[in-house]
Amino acid sequence: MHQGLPFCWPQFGPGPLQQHGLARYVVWEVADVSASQVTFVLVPNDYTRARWNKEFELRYKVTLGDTELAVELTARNTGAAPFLHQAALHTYFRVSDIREARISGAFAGSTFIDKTDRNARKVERRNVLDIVKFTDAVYLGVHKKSQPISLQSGEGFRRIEIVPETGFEDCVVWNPGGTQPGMEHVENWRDYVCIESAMIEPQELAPGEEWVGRFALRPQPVERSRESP
Ligand SMILES: O=P(O)(O)OC[C@H]1O[C@@H](O)[C@H](O)[C@@H](O)[C@@H]1O
Repeated sequence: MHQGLPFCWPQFGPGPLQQHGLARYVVWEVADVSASQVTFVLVPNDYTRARWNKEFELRYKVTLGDTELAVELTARNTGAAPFLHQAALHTYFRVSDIREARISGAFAGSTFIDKTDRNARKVERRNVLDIVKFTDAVYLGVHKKSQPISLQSGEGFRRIEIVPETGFEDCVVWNPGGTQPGMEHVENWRDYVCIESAMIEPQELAPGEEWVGRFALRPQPVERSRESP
């Protein structure tokens, strides 16, 4: 669960449910498979009902294209009462060394919730973020600007673009930086960064209503600082 794109649903957290909700702790069913696409589905089971007694259907569609991996999460309220939900795909990216990684996007001017500083709301001044310490920042509305976020992670590593499409309006940047309380024992914090496409403001889903979140990951050519001989 600390790799790939784990689900955060119906809660991002912290909150009344466990951190990041329920959907990443249960086994989903495969609903449909083709050569380039797979769809998983999750409906309530004993585990979810014991913790959150709501009726829902989640669908997660992954599409492998020639130049991108596209992911789509759909949440539908199949019950008779409305409920509130949040959603995120807690996407882990491997980097060569977090201290050399650069995250570029339309961050400047965005409000972010600094979870390393008692959830203080701050305004980001930079468009290029570097991670020099424990970072846990929820950038509100950056995906609404429809501009890709780009991760460059050092010599020989591909640059990857996160291309927002719909639903996930916010973006969380997280790395424990070796000093996050409770995570001091995690030694590989230099090897990854999480850039999580998210919908943080709880949204109400009425009976029968659905919410769709979708984005794509596009690897870019390897950028080398020196020409090969
Ligand atoms: O270890 P977990 O539960 O996957 O969470 C890791 C981190 O996930 C991030 O999404 C949160 O913003 C952090 O606060 C949290 O520490």
